[in-house]
Amino acid sequence: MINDLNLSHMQSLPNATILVVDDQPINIQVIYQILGEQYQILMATSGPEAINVCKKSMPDLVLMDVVMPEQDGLTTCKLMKADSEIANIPVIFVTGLQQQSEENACWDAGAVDFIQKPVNPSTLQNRVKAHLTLKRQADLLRSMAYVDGLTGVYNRRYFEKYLHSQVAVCKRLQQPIAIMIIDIDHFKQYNDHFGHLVGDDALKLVAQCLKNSSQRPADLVARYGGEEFVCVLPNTDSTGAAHLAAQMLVAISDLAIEHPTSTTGKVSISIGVAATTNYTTNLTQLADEQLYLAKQQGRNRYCVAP
Ligand SMILES: Nc1nc2c(ncn2[C@@H]2O[C@H](COP(=O)(O)OP(=O)(O)OP(=O)(O)O)[C@@H](O)[C@H]2O)c(=O)[nH]1
Repeated sequence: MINDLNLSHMQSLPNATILVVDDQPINIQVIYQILGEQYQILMATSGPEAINVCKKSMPDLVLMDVVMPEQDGLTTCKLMKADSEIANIPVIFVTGLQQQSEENACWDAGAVDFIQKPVNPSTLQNRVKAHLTLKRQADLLRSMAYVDGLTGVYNRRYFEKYLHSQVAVCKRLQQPIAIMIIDIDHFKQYNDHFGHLVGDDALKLVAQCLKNSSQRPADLVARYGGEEFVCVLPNTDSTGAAHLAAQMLVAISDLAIEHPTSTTGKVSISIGVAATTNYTTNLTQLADEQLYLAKQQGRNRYCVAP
């Protein structure tokens, strides 16, 4: 089930990506020579650049120099830890500083470890491996807390978190973002007719079908609650979202799940769609209003917010 989620941050160790931050390219080169064969290495020569690379590439681990002009490693680490989008990326400081107080400052900034320069290759390799393993386990636990137990898609808690982070990404890139709220039609009657266990099976089929219909890596399907699902579509305008909604209606119809008391004789869905480039808009509320309209207009259809 976890594999099914295709979480970008749950890469296996050999595929792990490490960001090396140092204002001296020669120091980056040294680390590259030690780790470059096992891991994908990204580089940044300043704190602000490191934060940009983190947001763009979400490395699994950061190896950070402490003393850098303009913005030092401690400040950069603190900024990372204060930013929910990248706070979970562990930071190991690599530094020539010797004083206990300087080491304490690294822990206080939120580092998970501390490696002395000049770097001992074996120490670096083993510490990196240990922290990547811990990171992978933490990611796994986090993802389990975000999975809906019945359907295997994300749960509402993850949807809220993901929407929040993707609104920030789309705002930064000046791209539209859309969401859909999807509700199974006459599901109470379905449960009443077939029983709750068969109802559960139908929910699982619908969830999987919706997930298969959304094809871009950044698209996300989650169970919003009961027989309601939600889909987040970054970099998608209302035309694109409407196109996907139409495809979902067809895909659910093609499942041909018998529903004798519905007008079509099959399980169908209604969808409310909303997209925006105004990043303070309450998209969920807008999509919910459109879902209400779709239900009112006869179900088995989608409505798009103007
Ligand atoms: N089997 C099953 N049923 C669920 C689950 N969660 C919610 N439901 C049922 O989903 C039904 C939702 O009913 P309503 O909110 O009245 O909506 P509806 O019957 O689909 O009608 P419309 O949405 O207006 O088309 C209720 O009967 C809930 O018990 C679940 O986890 N499993």
